[in-house]
Amino acid sequence: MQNKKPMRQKPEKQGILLKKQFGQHFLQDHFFVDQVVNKIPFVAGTNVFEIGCGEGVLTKAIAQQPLLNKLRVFEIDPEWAALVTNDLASDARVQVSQINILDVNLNELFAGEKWILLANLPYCITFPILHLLQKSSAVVKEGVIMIQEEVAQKILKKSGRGYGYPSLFFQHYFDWQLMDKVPPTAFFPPPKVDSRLLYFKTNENPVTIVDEEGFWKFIKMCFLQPRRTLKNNLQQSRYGIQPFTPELLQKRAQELSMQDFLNIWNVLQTK
Ligand SMILES: C[S@@+](CC[C@H](N)C(=O)[O-])C[C@H]1O[C@@H](n2cnc3c(N)ncnc32)[C@H](O)[C@@H]1O
Repeated sequence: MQNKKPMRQKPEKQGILLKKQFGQHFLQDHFFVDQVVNKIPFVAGTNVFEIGCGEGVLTKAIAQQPLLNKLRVFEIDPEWAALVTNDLASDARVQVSQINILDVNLNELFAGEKWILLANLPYCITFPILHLLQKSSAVVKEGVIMIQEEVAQKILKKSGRGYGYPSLFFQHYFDWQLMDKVPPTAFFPPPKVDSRLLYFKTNENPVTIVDEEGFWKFIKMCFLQPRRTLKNNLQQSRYGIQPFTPELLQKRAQELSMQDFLNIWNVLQTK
């Protein structure tokens, strides 16, 4: 008779199965919950939104803040959205919506107000969420997020391995501050990776870039194969290599700063 492998039990909490596709690793360690909630001092009228409440550990800690004005929660999973709605039903300041955050127009929803984001993000959509925040800078001013350690390091890199389009883009539009590194044991179920808390503040006056969209496409092209030279990455592109000096073409994008790229971009505009 064949030896049957024992069936691995699917993780669940409060009778609800945890869904891997939604990055459901719930924060258990209250030390880190406090780090998130206490980083930005609440003042009278503070509005907070959370992306993904899960079972509501962070949500409840935020709702305990006496100076909280409003708390908006966006949770894609109907089971957790219903549970937290029910748990916090008596608190009129809290509103939980069952929705995909990527379908929310924060500028419209929060128009005329200032909001803070406090969230343990679903790691699989970290970059789409950061792009959404960048587009929502009129209403989202600062926040604390939990993301994957490797991604946090990528965002903060100034050169070398790991430095690339996300580093340049997200450093241009936000100021970042590293907070605690968080081990897998702080979550249930534990993720396979380390995590990191990051504080961000929207950069109110980023340097103006001519044809911003074109510039970021150009940056992506420069980093197409990050280990190769600019010459290799650009010669087949629509930019070509004509306008650049041989010294510059021998460099890798990972050796260039934001200012270097802006200088190159300005030269390209005059061609
Ligand atoms: C890492 S868990 C954090 C849960 C809880 N805040 C905590 O700290 O324990 C991420 C949460 O985001 C939710 N989520 C995943 N994708 C989402 C999306 N596109 N829009 C809204 N919520 C999402 C998941 O269902 C999950 O509850």
